[in-house]
Amino acid sequence: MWGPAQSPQGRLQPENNCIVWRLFKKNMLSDGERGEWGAGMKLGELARIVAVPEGCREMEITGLANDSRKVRPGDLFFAVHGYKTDGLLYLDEAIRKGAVAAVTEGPVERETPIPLLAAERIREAEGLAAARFYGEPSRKLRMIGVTGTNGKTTVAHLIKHILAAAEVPTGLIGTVWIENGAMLESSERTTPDAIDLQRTLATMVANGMQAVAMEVSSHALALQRVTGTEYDAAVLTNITHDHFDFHKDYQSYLESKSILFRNLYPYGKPDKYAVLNREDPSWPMLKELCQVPVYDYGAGPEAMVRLIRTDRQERQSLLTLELCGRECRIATSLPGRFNRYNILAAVAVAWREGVPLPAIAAAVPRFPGVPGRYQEVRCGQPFRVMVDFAHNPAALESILEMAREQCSGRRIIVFGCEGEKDRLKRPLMGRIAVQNADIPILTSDNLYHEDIGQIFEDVQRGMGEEERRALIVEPDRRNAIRKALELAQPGDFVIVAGKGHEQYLVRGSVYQPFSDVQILQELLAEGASPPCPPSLPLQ
Ligand SMILES: CC(=O)N[C@H]1[C@@H](OP(=O)(O)OP(=O)(O)OC[C@H]2O[C@@H](n3ccc(=O)[nH]c3=O)[C@H](O)[C@@H]2O)O[C@H](CO)[C@@H](O)[C@@H]1O[C@H](C)C(=O)N[C@@H](C)C(=O)N[C@H](CCC(=O)O)C(=O)O
Ligand SMILES: Nc1ncnc2c1ncn2[C@@H]1O[C@H](COP(=O)(O)OP(=O)(O)OP(=O)(O)O)[C@@H](O)[C@H]1O
Repeated sequence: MWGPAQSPQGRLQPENNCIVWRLFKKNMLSDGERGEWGAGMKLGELARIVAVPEGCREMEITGLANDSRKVRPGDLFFAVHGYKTDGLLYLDEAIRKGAVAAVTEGPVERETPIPLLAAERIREAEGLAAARFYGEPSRKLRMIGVTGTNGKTTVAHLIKHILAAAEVPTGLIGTVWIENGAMLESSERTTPDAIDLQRTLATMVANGMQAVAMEVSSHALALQRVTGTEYDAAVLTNITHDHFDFHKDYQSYLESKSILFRNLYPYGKPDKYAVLNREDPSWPMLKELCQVPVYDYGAGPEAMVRLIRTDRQERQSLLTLELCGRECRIATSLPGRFNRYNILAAVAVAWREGVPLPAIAAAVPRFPGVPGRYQEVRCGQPFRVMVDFAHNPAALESILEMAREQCSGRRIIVFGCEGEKDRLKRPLMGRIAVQNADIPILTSDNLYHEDIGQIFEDVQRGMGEEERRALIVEPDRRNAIRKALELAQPGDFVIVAGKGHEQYLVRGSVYQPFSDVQILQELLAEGASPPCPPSLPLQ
């Protein structure tokens, strides 16, 4: 059941006013155009982006690299001064591997056998050069960027699913995987760096994709990974506490997110728009800075894309929505209030892209879900078990609220916090877990090089004396999951949070194979839970 979006059922004729369809026809690529970037380019073509000395303009480059370890003969190497190290330290290695020229941040006085090209802002130059090198692929695609603290993956997958069901060839870029129109690729990051991103987009163009739903992380925006990408639509899910190790505070986090909306210029590609969450505190600020039409969603009467009613049925909910005055009903098995907002955002995009409402309503119930997000594990146990990716305060709160909505039994949560990441969110997560779960179990997540004792101390700093006593602390994640299953009784809801789809636990620099889903299946098969009373329905 979990996997890439299902192939569309039946062919839909896009409406005459379907923007995507028009673009599709306009942008049909000839074979000659496909893969034009494979041939390389002359350095002179980058003269507006970096300072190319007169004598080097005819020099051919056949690739781009920002990592010396990945350099291939003929590449232009970007020596980025980073947070951890300086790319200049690897210049010699890049030259040894065949780099024919290198871009540096500002002029560098150094004797080298290859030309050094100075850029004022190297990350910006890398983005623009990558877009140029790969033939400006984002201009040939409907680019839908989704940003926000939580829900990016779900919304991007939903958009991709609905557009694909409407026969719009759509690529996907995000945390879980990349779908480039020919194959699924694993993702290293939520948003690839500029060179990988532009190469991926060019591949999508070559594979006949007409639209792309992509997650745009705040890191990517701050580090200019998407510079050179022209978006048609920018979507915000929400902005809550996370990544304050990198962004320092809410304001600078908001500033980074706002880049996606600020850069949605009302010229260039036609029909640009933004989709905003009207209930998020960022709404007034983002709406103000948007220079393109804004479609906002929410449950209040002012929202343009509005959730009017939710009728909960046994295995699904029936949502009544209103889109700019038109009502429609959509069934979904995605659980929780937060997913209703994710659906609103995705529906707003699909509808704005020209997919008819009946087609949207037909597609959403067939959404296969996203691995590791609110993913149920069913092995015949008499209680519900879910693996979820919640790893920040708002997500933890949302998933526990979802469990309250869905079950009348106890909520048992296994959770942890990553090492070497935002320490400020740890006490918030601890407090949410003890205040919203009946049985909170604190365990380890990826530690990297941080001491688990420090992490546990930070998490418990958010708790009162009594709450601390109610907390079960089990550093071994497998044992913590076992404990949760042993304590669960019929009708309870067990949530294993934080790792989602990930297949490893990081200890130091070592990635140890570990899958919450697999461990739950093993433990449930071993009978780590009490036997199922025959009178109870099996899930
Ligand atoms: C904060 C951040 O995002 N940093 C990324 C950034 O690092 P950086 O530019 O500071 O680079 P650096 O590591 O100091 O190295 C400097 C330069 O030397 C180069 N180098 C380095 C070593 C070498 O042997 N040769 C060499 O050429 C590097 O490639 C780099 O160009 O560029 C590096 C190369 O592309 C990335 O590996 C690195 O991602 C780090 C590992 C990372 O973990 N990023 C996470 C936080 C991230 O981006 N997460 C978001 C999602 C967040 C979320 O929503 O959950 C994402 O989009 O995935
Ligand atoms: N709209 C939402 N509001 C609050 N929490 C949400 C929302 N959507 C999803 N979540 C929670 O956040 C978790 C991650 O969801 P998802 O992967 O869709 O978001 P994301 O923004 O891509 O996260 P990340 O950037 O960490 O990959 C889910 O498992 C769920 O617990």
